[in-house]
Amino acid sequence: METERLEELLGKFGSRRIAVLGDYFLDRYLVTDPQLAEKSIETGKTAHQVVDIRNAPGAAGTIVNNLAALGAGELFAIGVVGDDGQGYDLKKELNRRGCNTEGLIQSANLMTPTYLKPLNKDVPGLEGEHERYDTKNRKTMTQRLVNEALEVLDRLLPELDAVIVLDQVEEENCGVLTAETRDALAERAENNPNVIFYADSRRYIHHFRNMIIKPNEFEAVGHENPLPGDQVELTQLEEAIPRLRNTANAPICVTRGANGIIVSDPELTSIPGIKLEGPVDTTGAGDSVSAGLVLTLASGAILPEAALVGMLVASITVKQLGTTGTASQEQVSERLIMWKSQNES
Ligand SMILES: Nc1ncnc2c1ncn2[C@@H]1O[C@H](COP(=O)(O)OP(=O)(O)OP(=O)(O)O)[C@@H](O)[C@H]1O
Ligand SMILES: O=C(O)C(=O)C[C@H](O)[C@H](O)CO
Repeated sequence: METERLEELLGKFGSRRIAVLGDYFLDRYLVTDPQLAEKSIETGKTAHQVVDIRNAPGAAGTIVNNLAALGAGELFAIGVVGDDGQGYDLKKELNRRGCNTEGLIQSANLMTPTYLKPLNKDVPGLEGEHERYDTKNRKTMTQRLVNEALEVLDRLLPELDAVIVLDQVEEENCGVLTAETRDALAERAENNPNVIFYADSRRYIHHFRNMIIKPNEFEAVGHENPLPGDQVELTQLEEAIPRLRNTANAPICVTRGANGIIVSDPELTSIPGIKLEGPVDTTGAGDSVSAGLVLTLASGAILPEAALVGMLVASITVKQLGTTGTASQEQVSERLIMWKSQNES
């Protein structure tokens, strides 16, 4: 891609309207100072001392975060959270990023899904994170709440350029993306060909229909529980992608970690990754790809161009250690130059 083409696409980001429908989590980082650690008189265990609290939108919120940093025009959050302090903090953080949260339905019967991440302020990156505490709902999502979320989507659809679906909750039907929601979305996607529909899912990516799907390389070939260092052969992906495309009835984007991304349309195209020096933190890397890719596609790009931008965005965010990072348009432009120099030499 030429710099001028990238600038042309970036120039349209500010007028795009995108809804992110899915599982909104609160990422709550408790920054502890080990020098201040105390011992509990009652239990004898360490009482870690929190010196700072950082709240960030997680899961579907990570996509919003990335879209906002890339300068997307209007953002709409659609999902279901609890009527609690975490829900308040999550909405506050989304609003701070300019995201409309009227479609984030609050229910007193749910807890706001939260990743509570205590960390050691003196150890950067993932290594500094303590054990994590997750708050998740383990009851089936009610159809009433699903319907409310779909009503919000239906009201917004005529004005939208794209809908990004993010299915984070692995417990079946316990998040907003239940089997019924998936069917309803497949129907919306079919009936609204002018709106881009795109889905990513931790566990159920193979169940989405009529919309672009983004499995990673392991999910694409059905390799469950990959070990660090595992890779999938290119030939295996080349065989799997046409099959996936048939089943999904829509284009496929497969993320391959440091090796970049492969897309199915208009023809099978591999976008090499960027070679990066030093440590990376891939938390939320897939969400960065989704934000960059869909915003670029909604700005008039073809899929390989959009995937390249998604890859560039993720290559910036993985270098931000200990946080689910974001990228600005300026950083994306710089990264394109780096990618071109690596691929031309
Ligand atoms: N080591 C790395 N070096 C360069 N880029 C990387 C590296 N790891 C990840 N990326 C970038 O992040 C993107 C997504 O990575 P990966 O395939 O690991 O994510 P995913 O499995 O889709 O996401 P997630 O784990 O967040 O669901 C890659 O396509 C690439 O752009
Ligand atoms: O699931 C994990 O491992 C995460 O850490 C999730 C992140 O906190 C984040 O919410 C993903 O966007």
